[in-house]
Amino acid sequence: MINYHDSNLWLSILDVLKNSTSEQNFTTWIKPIKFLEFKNNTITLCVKNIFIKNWVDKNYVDLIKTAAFKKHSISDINIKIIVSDKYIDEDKRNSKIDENTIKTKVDTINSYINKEYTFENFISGNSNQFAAAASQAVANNPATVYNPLFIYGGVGLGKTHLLHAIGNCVIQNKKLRAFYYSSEKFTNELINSIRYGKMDEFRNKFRNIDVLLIDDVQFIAGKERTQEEFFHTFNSLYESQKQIVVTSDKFPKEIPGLEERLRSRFEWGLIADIQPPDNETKQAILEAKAEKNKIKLTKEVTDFLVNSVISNIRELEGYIVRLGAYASLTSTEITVEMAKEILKDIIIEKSSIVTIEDIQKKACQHFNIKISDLKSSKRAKKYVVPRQISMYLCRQLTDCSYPEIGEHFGGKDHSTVIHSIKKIEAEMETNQILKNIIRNIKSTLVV
Ligand SMILES: Nc1ncnc2c1ncn2[C@@H]1O[C@H](COP(=O)(O)OP(=O)(O)OP(=O)(O)O)[C@@H](O)[C@H]1O
Repeated sequence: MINYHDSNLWLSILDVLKNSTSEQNFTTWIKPIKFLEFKNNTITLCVKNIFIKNWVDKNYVDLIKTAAFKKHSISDINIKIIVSDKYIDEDKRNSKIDENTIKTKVDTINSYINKEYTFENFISGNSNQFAAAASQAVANNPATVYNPLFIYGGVGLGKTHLLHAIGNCVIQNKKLRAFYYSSEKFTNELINSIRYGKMDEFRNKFRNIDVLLIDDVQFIAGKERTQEEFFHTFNSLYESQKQIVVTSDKFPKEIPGLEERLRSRFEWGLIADIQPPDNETKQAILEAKAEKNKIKLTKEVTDFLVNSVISNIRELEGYIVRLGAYASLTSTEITVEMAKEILKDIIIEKSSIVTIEDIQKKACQHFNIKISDLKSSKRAKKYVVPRQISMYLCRQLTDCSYPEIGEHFGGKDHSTVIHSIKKIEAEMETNQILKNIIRNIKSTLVV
């Protein structure tokens, strides 16, 4: 039997892991793990925060066990991941050493980063964990793992939160200069710089930072000069190995009016999406927000909110605050009846029955087209695709027959409906964007 009483065991496991994971994943997730002890057949490892713990638990524990088996034939080993003060203390020590050098560096620039948005208070679930993990990876290893990182997803789902979390993390832990900018602010400053002849200043400002965080980049689409300047800023940062993170409400290919050269650059790194939250994630977010705002929500009220058709987390937050304010002003407890009454104009209770009309309405909202166009026989792609998707969803979410569906789409033949549905099914096998679109529309209909 091998006697493992020091970290050699871990080092040998690391050796195996290095060869069985990608370099990026190894550097991001495995290398920073600290070995604590090996006792009673349990290896205890320590990581920096709860987010990393959850990610490592979910994605790497089995791999670590396999590596332990491969290297030392230990098959019944346990892996315990803890968030330990040791890690934090060491981090603090390290940060003290170069505090002075760093202070000047970080404080010299107003980073526009909101301290409230951190990884610690970002609740991650199936819908957002890929984007959250990618953001954490970038924050741990700026400009090494995923550059640029492009995060996209619907309104109010946490993209901005993740941008700030990256900013806070690199400023605190890496002492880098991070800079948060909405693309509107970027555009406005550019216009002012052109008007007042301050372009050199503008360029220097953007090209002397370590991590550039640009929010809602879709707003620069169609703006020629802004895209041009952003393109040069991007290139200059990228070439000097600085990190760029961009968010958008759409996948790069779906942003109308975005120049090809920018689109292709956004696709160089990693593209991560955030989907509307599932019920468990919604519940966890609701509970966390209620606790933060010191608002008491009973299980019934939480269930009611979770089961209403809201996926926008910003709205969800707004409703909690509204309920909290009402309860405190009237000195009453928050009940389901009160929630229904207060939120009656804004909240739609989930109904178990989805109708063809509901699907058509939501699809038209998503694609920004008219119901009459959806039901028409127009052959332009911008109508055909929404029509086919709607038919597909009608078949999936209602009990209607093919002829009934055809009837609701301007009297189409049942063979047209079958053809449309088959087309979507085939396309979904390979087209991730289409899959996301369908998932998004579906989540507004059934939660
Ligand atoms: N997973 C989450 N955990 C905790 N809070 C969240 C989460 N997702 C979103 N939020 C909160 O919801 C609110 C809206 O999020 P955010 O502003 O990041 O959305 P967004 O995707 O950037 O929206 P927009 O497209 O409008 O810019 C914020 O207060 C944010 O803290």
